[in-house]
Amino acid sequence: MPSVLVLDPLSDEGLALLEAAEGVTYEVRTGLSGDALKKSLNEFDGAICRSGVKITPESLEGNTRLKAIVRAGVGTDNIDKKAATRAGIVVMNTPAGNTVSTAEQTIALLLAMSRNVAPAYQSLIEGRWDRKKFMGTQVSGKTLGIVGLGRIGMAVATRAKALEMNLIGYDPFMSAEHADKFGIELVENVADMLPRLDYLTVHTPLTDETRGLIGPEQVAALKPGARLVNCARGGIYDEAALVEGLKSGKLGGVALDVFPEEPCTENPLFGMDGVVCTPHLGASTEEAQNQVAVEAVELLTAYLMTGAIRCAVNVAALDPKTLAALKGYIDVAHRLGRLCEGLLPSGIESCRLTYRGELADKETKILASAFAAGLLERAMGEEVNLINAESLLTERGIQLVTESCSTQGAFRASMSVEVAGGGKSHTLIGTLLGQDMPRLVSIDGYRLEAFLDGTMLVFTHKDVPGIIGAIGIALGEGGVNIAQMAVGRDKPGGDAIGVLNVDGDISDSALSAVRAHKAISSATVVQLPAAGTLPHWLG
Ligand SMILES: NC(=O)C1=CN([C@@H]2O[C@H](COP(=O)(O)OP(=O)(O)OC[C@H]3O[C@@H](n4cnc5c(N)ncnc54)[C@H](O)[C@@H]3O)[C@@H](O)[C@H]2O)C=CC1
Ligand SMILES: O=C(O)C(=O)COP(=O)(O)O
Repeated sequence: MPSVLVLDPLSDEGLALLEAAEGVTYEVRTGLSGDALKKSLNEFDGAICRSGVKITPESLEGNTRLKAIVRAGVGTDNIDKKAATRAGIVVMNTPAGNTVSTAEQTIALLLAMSRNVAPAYQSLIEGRWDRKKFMGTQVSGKTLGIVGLGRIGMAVATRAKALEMNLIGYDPFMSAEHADKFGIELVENVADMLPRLDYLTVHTPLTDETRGLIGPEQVAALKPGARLVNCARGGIYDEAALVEGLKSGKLGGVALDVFPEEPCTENPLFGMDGVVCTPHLGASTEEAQNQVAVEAVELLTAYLMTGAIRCAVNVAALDPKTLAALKGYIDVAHRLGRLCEGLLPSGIESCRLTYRGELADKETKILASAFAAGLLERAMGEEVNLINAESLLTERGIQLVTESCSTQGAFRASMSVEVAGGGKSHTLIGTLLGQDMPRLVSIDGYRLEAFLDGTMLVFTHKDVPGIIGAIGIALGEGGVNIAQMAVGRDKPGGDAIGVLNVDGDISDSALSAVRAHKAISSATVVQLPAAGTLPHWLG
């Protein structure tokens, strides 16, 4: 039964859904770090988190159990996605559940900063009725610059429009026409908007590009008295530049919900005039928390129970329908990968996959991943699955190219693989009979029909009388029973290839006896999963 670890506080509705989920158990362990986190992550199949826990490469080191991490929220910068992918762990988020709440928090901070709400209340608490000191600024008619016009940026734009603000936006993935429909003037870069703004708000993820997006140079380029809001991620504004900007009077105010290091209770900005801060409360509403928690539980349980991937940030999406439709071919691809590795044990440098017939127009990325998993799994002392197989292949410098060809060939659907390495190469074609019978239908240009399962003996030979009998005797003397045999040849008496499926293992001495036959030029034993056995990640 899959088990789920809840790493950060999750709403009661989310926990109730986990409680009610059939076939899933869960445990809440919050506040984990270091070894305790590492140990816990290896005790569960799935994990749900918010921004609190930091899932570092060290915390995933040697993990053999965890299959998925779901972020109940948007930003996944607290999860090392590279390390997760490498460990075969899918990372998903719940992108839309907290959009409105975060946009509302942005507007709340923008207004609170403009009307000195926090310091005015503080002065009341301290016994002063000071109406002069807290003269504010009206936002209506002012210009707001928005960097990042995604879900939250656009939700802020519609709210700011209702406050009668003028909007300028920057987002490299937004067209001017689309922005215009929302009353946003799109500019080509951040620098262009700075001298025109009364307010600036950022709604991008924290990336190498957005880290320090607003530093001393950008503060200098702002209109005097400009006010800045950050409800995205700490580090997008350079805090030292904000401190200097406030001290010099260049900045009229700063409102922050997020900080480079969190929790953050000491900061030079805290207590400065014109500053209002909240402890990462953007998504902290009942509505947002219920929505993201429920969504996170749904995403995680669906993945653990059916393999469906939605809202993944480190791999392509995979819906249950596609998965069901391709399951048999995923199995074929995985078995072909295993066979290729067995036929070229000294190493593979490049692979080309060609999907034919009905496979040509399918979502075939998963087949490439399954093939890569088959190719690598025996050689790797670690988990290889659909999530990490291709990146492990790339890490090893193995090239993988894919192509589709809609012409059908001899089969309704088939997949051919060409692999090369160490000066040798092989070309195999696999197909599926019925729903669940993987078959090898061509090897190095020879047509045949062999089972793609169990212990296989692949041998090349001259098409001369007595070969089959000789092999039967060699294996029989070694106590090996032949279950199935297929032979392909170029012409009678020419070169030929044979594939045997046998029960049990083939001993070294039996294999040597086969190889000793003068008409047999090569014989290789390859171990594939038994018939009907799916890889555990496809189960
Ligand atoms: N304070 C809080 O509690 C919360 C904070 N967040 C933060 O807000 C961010 C935005 O969230 P969403 O709007 O849902 O994400 P989103 O993915 O819908 O939007 C992000 C936008 O940023 C744009 N972008 C990326 N790099 C850019 C760059 N260099 N310059 C300009 N634009 C760039 C993208 O094109 C995209 O349109 C999240 O990444 C997260 O860090 C999200 C939810 C709650
Ligand atoms: O969704 C996000 O990106 C957020 O920043 C919200 O963070 P939280 O879930 O409140 O810790």
